[in-house]
This record gives sequence, structure tokens and C-alpha cells, in this order.
Amino acid sequence: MLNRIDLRGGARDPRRLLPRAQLDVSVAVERIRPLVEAVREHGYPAIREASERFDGVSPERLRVPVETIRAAEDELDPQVRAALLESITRARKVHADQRRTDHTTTVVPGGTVTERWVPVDRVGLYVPGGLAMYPSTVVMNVVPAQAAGVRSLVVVSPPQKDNDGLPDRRVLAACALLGVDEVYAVGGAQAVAMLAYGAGADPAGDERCEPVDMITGPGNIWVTAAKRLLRGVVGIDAEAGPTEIAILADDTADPAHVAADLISQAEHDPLAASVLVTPSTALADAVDAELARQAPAAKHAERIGTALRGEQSGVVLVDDLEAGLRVVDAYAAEHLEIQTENAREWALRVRNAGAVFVGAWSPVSLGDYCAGSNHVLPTGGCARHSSGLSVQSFLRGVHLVEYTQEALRDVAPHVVTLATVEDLPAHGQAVSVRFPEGGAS
Ligand SMILES: NC(=O)c1ccc[n+]([C@@H]2O[C@H](COP(=O)([O-])OP(=O)(O)OC[C@H]3O[C@@H](n4cnc5c(N)ncnc54)[C@H](O)[C@@H]3O)[C@@H](O)[C@H]2O)c1
Ligand SMILES: N[C@H](CO)Cc1c[nH]c[nH+]1
Ligand SMILES: [Zn+2]
Repeated sequence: MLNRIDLRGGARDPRRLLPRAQLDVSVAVERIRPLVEAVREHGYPAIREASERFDGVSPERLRVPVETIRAAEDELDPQVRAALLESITRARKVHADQRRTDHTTTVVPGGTVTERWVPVDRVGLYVPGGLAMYPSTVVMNVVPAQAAGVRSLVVVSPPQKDNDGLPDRRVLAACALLGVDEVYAVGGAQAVAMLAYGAGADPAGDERCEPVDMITGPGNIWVTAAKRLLRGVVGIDAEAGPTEIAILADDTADPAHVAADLISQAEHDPLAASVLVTPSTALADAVDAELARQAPAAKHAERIGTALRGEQSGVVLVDDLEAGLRVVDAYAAEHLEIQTENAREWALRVRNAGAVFVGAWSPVSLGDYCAGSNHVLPTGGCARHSSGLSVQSFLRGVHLVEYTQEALRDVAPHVVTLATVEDLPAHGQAVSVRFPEGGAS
């Protein structure tokens, strides 16, 4: 069922040979550029037009009334409430430990640098809602932002035809559980553009959305493309686009579990990627047989089948686990499962992955909801340079530089020398002028 890529015999450039979708983010950026421009120029009317076109519904007012958010919590199924609260509690535990403390370094007597961690002021959190609904993503966005101390949080999520053009009810309830009361019914690239540029007074009323300083959260390829396009106008977290799972497995792995995990992430999107890397042809054959058995019976069989058959998915055959490790490092998956003997030892050697799931009892689905870890993770190879969402994503390190007169006098000749080397003498002069008696050059 899965495409086979045979890297046995020492293929030299695994990164080029590994499966990845052709419709990549750079192509999508050009397609959404006019829409983003229209939102910047026209605000609400352009957003409405895009919602009508892509979501088939455009609510009269984009901002969800606070009473509607609260009512969604009141109406929440008790079992769903309990599960969300468990997810919030576990996520809060892990994220509380991520908070960095300010630190002062005494560089020389009288000369200190203090690093202060200052939260971003206003943040826009994207919660997807196209093919699936994501109350869990409210948790994964909001918990780290709150732990960082962000003062102003706004959630955007696509309008739903079956909820009067409001975002999904469970998404609204999760917002209420976390105390978020600024929510807009808008999704896709238009939501990202609205957050970045703000949207002025709505002709239909008096609402307005103030621009944010940073946008975080996952989404489909259009959302990811808009984040890439608007990076710089606003800060963004890593690109967290269509989901990916890679599994490094040997003969000890259970093919039924491996197949179920590959299917679980293929369920997100026809563009999702499911990749098995193994030295065992016996396992590859058994997983294929399991996929053929399990995938057609899944609720979302159609998009699962599209994702599994797509060029972005496949089985990569390698000589041994050492070669497999090089392959998964080159691939840099959003999620990497290690289902091998001594899984932890292999996991600790992984350099590039959004998150690593170790052994038979830590499937990606656990991390999606209730492990305590964050599920907003870098895709498309971005795990080579970026991390998943964390408290740190919402903090900026600001240096406080404090030198006494004596400490500045001591180092002044070095500053003047470096300024002269760079032919920026005014820099040196800004120090020398403070010591007219000399000694600064
Ligand atoms: N990497 C991560 O951390 C992570 C986490 C959760 C989900 N995901 C991914 O998020 C995605 C969720 O996708 P989804 O579709 O369910 O919800 P979504 O909210 O991301 O996308 C739906 C929105 O896309 C917009 N849209 C559709 N076609 C468009 C077009 N041609 N141009 C501009 N906008 C368009 C619609 O307006 C709609 O509001 C999946 O790909 C899933 O794999 C990733
Ligand atoms: N697997 C997704 C991250 O790529 C997160 C998620 C949310 N709900 C289910 N799964
Ligand atoms: Zn998932």
C-alpha cells in the first residue's frame, strides 16, 4: 500500500530521496498572496468574501459574543469536559517547568548583564477547523501563552456551517475553560491576515480586531503559507502545517500498532505524511498488510487512503538501525516514534524531530491529547531548526546592560579599538567623550 523507497546499499543523499509533498508551502504562498493583500486593504469585507468562498458561510459578526463562549461551556458533555480538564492539567504541569527565570551575569566588577524574559504583549492563536475540529489545540496554544504571562490572547477558528457560522462548540467551550474571551469566527489565510494587520470597524457593527504581535498554532497548508508570508509583520512560531509521522522500527515492533499509528496521523489531512523507516522487509510487509486491513475500515478512510498513497508517504528500507537513524534525522519529522529494541537509547541519539515518542506505549495520539507535551510541532523539515510550541515561544529575552563609570573606563580602549577597526569612529567617540581626562584610547 505504501510507496517503497529502497535506501539499502548506502544511498548518499537521503534528504533528496525521502518522500515529501510537491505542493509545498512556497507554492501555496503565491496562491494566498492576493487574499492576504485584500484583507490588509479592505479588512472585514475581504474576510467575509473569503469565508463565504472557502467555508461556505460568513457570519454577520466575526467576534463571538462572550455569552456564547460561556454557554458553550455550560452545554459541554461532562465526559469531554473531564478529558479537556485532564489535558489542561497535564499540559500545565509540563509547561510550568519551562518558564525561564531572569538571570544576572557579573561580567566584571561593576559590569552586569541581566537577561529579562518578557512576554509578548498580544498574541493570536490559530485553532484549525476544516476537516476536523480541534478543542485540544486550544489547550496546546493557550496553556504555554498563559504560563509565559501573555496579557492579551485572541483565538481565531473557522466558522462552521452547522453552528450558525460560529466556531465549533467544543472549541468555544475549551476557550471558556481556559478563560479566553476574545474569539473570532474566521479561519484559513484570511484569519492569519486579520490577526497580522487587524481589521477596522466592521460595516455591520462597531467591532474591530486589533493587530497582534505574534501568531501561533497549526493549520493546513494555506494557514501555514499565510504565516510564512506574514512573518516579519508579526512573529510566528514554527511552521506547523499538515501533520507528519515517521516511525523507526525493527522486528520487535507490532505491525498492527505501527499501522494504527501511521493511520492515526494520516487521518488529519489528505496532505498528511506517514513514513515508516525500517531495516526489516518482514515488518514492512506485515505493516502493509495491516494498513490494507485497517485503513479501509477507518471512519475517514478516503482522506487516510489519499494521504497514505500520496508521494509524501512511504516505507523507507534501510540497511540497519544506524542507517535508519540517519534517515529520520534527514527527514526531521514533526512526530517520530521509535519502536525498536532499546528504544530510549535510539531516541536519545535523534537530533531532528519535533517530538520523539519512545517505545510501544507512547503513541503520537497520547501526545496529541494527554501526555502533557505540546502537539503544535514543526513540519516540512522545520524540526531541523525549530522547536514545538512552548512557554519560550512567547517570551523575548531582553538584556539589561549596567556598567559603572569605572567598569566602562576599564574597557573603553577596547571599545575604541573595535570602533576604529570597523571605521565607525563615532562609536568610539561616544565612549571617549565620557572620559575627557583621557585613558579611553
Ligand atoms: N503541525 C501541527 O502541530 C498540527 C497540529 C494540529 C493539526 N495540524 C494540521 O492542521 C491542519 C488542519 O486543517 P483543516 O483543514 O482541518 O483546518 P484549517 O483550519 O487549518 O483549515 C481550514 C481553513 O482553510 C481555509 N481554506 C481552505 N482552502 C483555502 C484556500 N484555497 N485558500 C485559503 N484558505 C483556504 C478555509 O477558509 C478554512 O477556514 C491539518 O493539515 C492538520 O494536519 C497540524
Ligand atoms: N497530531 C496533531 C499534530 O500534528 C495534533 C492533533 C490534535 N488533535 C489530534 N491530533
Ligand atoms: Zn493528531
